[in-house]
Amino acid sequence: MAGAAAALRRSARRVVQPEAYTFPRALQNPERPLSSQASPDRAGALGTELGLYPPERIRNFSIIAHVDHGKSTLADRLLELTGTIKKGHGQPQYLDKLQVERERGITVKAQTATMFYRLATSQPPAPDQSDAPSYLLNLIDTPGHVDFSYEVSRSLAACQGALLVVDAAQGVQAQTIANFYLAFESNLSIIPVINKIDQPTADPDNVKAQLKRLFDIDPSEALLTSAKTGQGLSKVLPAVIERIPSPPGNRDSPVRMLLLDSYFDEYKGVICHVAVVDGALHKGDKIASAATGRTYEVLDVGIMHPELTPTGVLYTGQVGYVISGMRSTKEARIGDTLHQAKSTIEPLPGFKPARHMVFSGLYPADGSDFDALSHAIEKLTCNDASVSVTKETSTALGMGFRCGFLGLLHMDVFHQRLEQEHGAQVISTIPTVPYIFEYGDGSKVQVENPAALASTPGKRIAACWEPTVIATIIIPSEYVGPVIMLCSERRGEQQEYTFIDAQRALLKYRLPLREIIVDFYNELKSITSGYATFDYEDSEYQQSDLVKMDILLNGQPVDAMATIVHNQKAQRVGRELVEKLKKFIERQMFEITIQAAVGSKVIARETLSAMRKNVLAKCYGGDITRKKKLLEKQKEGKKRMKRVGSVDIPQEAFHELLKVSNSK
Ligand SMILES: Nc1nc2c(ncn2[C@@H]2O[C@H](COP(=O)(O)OP(=O)(O)OP(=O)(O)O)[C@@H](O)[C@H]2O)c(=O)[nH]1
Repeated sequence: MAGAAAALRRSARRVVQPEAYTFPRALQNPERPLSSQASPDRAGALGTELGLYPPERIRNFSIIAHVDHGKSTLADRLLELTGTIKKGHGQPQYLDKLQVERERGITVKAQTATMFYRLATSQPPAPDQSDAPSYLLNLIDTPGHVDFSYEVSRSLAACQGALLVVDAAQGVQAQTIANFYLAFESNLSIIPVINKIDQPTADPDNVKAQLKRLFDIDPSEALLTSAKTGQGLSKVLPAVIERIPSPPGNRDSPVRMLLLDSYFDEYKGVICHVAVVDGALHKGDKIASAATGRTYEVLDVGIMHPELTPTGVLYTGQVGYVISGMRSTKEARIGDTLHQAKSTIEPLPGFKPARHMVFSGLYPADGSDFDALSHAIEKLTCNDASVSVTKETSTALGMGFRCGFLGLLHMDVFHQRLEQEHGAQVISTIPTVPYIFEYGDGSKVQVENPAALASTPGKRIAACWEPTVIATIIIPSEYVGPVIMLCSERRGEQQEYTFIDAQRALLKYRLPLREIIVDFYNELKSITSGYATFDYEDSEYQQSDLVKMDILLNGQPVDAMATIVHNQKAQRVGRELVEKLKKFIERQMFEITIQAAVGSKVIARETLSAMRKNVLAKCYGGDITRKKKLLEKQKEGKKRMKRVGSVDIPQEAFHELLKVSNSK
């Protein structure tokens, strides 16, 4: 606890009245991870210690910020400061556990860690802190990217406060604004933390002025930190204890808890993260789900410290995990209320269900791998309940799945996890958004797969609607012109144009979701030399002039390549799609015509002349093993081809189509 004690000695403030309070004995040795010490006796001892933390001694808080402003690094430092993890544990961003998170340096899944913290009681703090009151702090690290704001709002439901981290050099960015409002609307106490003050370009005073101007935050409330050098960090936890209220709840009521998250563990089964709102939960208790009415026995219960640490009990206001013999995460509905079986309780408010904004077909690269893909998707969705999955069949690609995602990065991350964690090779179709079409007979359908949109004469389309978003863009003022042009090319409608300080402008646009799901962010970054930040929130549907565009190979429509586009853009998108396909489809022994068509009208056409590809052409002489190798390689290559009618389409062609499907 040396780090914490030193930090506390530096702390100048006396916040809480001294009181005889024993620091948990079982938690006194942070050098030994508790999980490695777990035994029934130990769990019992820990459970007894947990009972010493009534809600007044608990603080549940989150760290929210724009991507890369330092949330995960700050979380690491706080875990170290409280002895929850060892200093220099050799693994930066401890709470970013997934391989994709480490590779991409982003947080995808919100994580929780319980910390124990002793607050200085005397001024100046005495070297012996044994009489100091200790606190149980639950830190919930959240993702910063727009696609994962669903995870953010979920995490916030278990918190009473949030650290709003802002980079001292970059200042307030688009996601700072979005995250601030998520926290503000959830009535959380917000502690502004201006981080990265060690940077030469840091300008904390300017950031303070921005916080005042945009959120009416008193500049004196801001903490100045460097998660890198440790400067200012000793003020963070005392501020959490002083400024964030303790969780509400009644220890004497029957147990009631909010299900925050769930995932599947091969050995332990379904693990639910819960926030106990009332009562106490003990190992062996019978609990029921308010959503399904099913009952379960609590097999294991504990805290995340930061690994799963059995305690045998969780009390009001505490956040931890429960294992209860659920067979699938489908039984563990996020936002559900779990409660004491046979008790009548008022279910907790829960969360808005996740809205799927991007849909795409996922097919095995090799048709015979359908079962393997199905298994991989099932396993992955056990840990990512925000993906929707339904089976679908394509004449071009065979059997596959239509999956709904929260956004494009979410889709990308899902693909990457399928490949990395499950070795699945997939072909994905052009992403699409959920359109609403009305037919001549007045019936309406939501279309998540363009191929499913009937174009038969009996089913005349009378009207269509597309989802829109309100996008917030923050840019240095010299880029305002190009950004306004980009937004109008993407059919945007300006809602707001203001300056947040002398150099930077804030633009708000209503944009069709379709226009931003592919490549908008890259384009925005490239025209602003990487300076733009961007965030969006869902808005309403708007009526639009949309058409279904088919791609035909030798006159045959390829259902997996159908897309829905705005009528005015059909020509341009069609042209780009056929040009791209021409580049990626290899010449075959016969001529291939590639066409884009809207209804029966062909709007773009390319022809690929016939040629025979002889892989042995360069293989002079009679080396039979070399010949065999080349033929094997060709066979391997063929596996990666999809045969549509008589045309072989390489996997890459499908991937490339994603990039042009939303061209300007
Ligand atoms: N100079 C400096 N760099 C920092 C500081 N805090 C974090 N960083 C660096 O900033 C980068 C981003 O930090 P992260 O902690 O991953 O940021 P994040 O906000 O968690 O990002 P996401 O998880 O993607 O939302 C990393 O390279 C950190 O090493 C700081 O105080 N000073």
